[in-house]
Amino acid sequence: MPRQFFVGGNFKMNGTIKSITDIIHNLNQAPLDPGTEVVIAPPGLFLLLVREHLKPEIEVCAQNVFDKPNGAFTGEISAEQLADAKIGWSLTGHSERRVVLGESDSFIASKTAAALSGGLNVIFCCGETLDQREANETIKVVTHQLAAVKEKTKDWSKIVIAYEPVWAIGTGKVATTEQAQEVHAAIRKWLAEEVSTAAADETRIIYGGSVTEKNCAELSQQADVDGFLVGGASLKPAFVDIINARQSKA
Ligand SMILES: O=C[C@H](O)COP(=O)(O)O
Repeated sequence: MPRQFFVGGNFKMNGTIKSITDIIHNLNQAPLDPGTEVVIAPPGLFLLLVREHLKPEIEVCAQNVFDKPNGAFTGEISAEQLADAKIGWSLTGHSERRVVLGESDSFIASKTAAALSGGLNVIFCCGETLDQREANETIKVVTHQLAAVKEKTKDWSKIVIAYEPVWAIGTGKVATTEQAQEVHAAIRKWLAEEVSTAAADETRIIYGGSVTEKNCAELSQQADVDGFLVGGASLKPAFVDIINARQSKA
């Protein structure tokens, strides 16, 4: 069965009540490809606002989740609390949390496992820095990040893998279609060898890093690119064109 195309919008720490309400209005009105699964990740403060006003076909995603169900963990939110609030997804492993917040592979794997057991779906992000790419370590780094999740998670059916080269995030330097396809194919091979052939066939592997309405169509043509995780461009009206990129997929 073909994998359903998937587009996530990660607003990061951007937006106000006014600007996010405008985005919700735009998405509610726009004709969206019904064959594409769409998930929006606003800042935590706005999760309920978005869930309440966004049309139900679009899912809502936390940008972060903690690895415990409840307790004295000031500032954190659990998977159980998110699920209770009808937030069905969380990101884990985003490079901004790895680099800026110092999250380790092991902690990210715990958060991923906790999100899944708390009833969420997960967009798990992985990717290499520019230094690692130049040292030809891309596949080694990415599979190492994936292996940490495998230590704590058996079932990959509720995980979408986002390959996000750190050097392409927010820089305007998008990976070439060949670079993206090469890493996506390597991730699929890793899934086949380390998880199962079903996981390799069924897991969506999406690309993130300076995706825009101009480059999405070409990237979407690649055999192993099953969608996108979009940062900056998800805040703009042209995000709709990225959601609809699959319509131009041959
Ligand atoms: O989560 C999204 C990625 O970090 C990509 O961000 P960007 O589209 O602004 O480069």
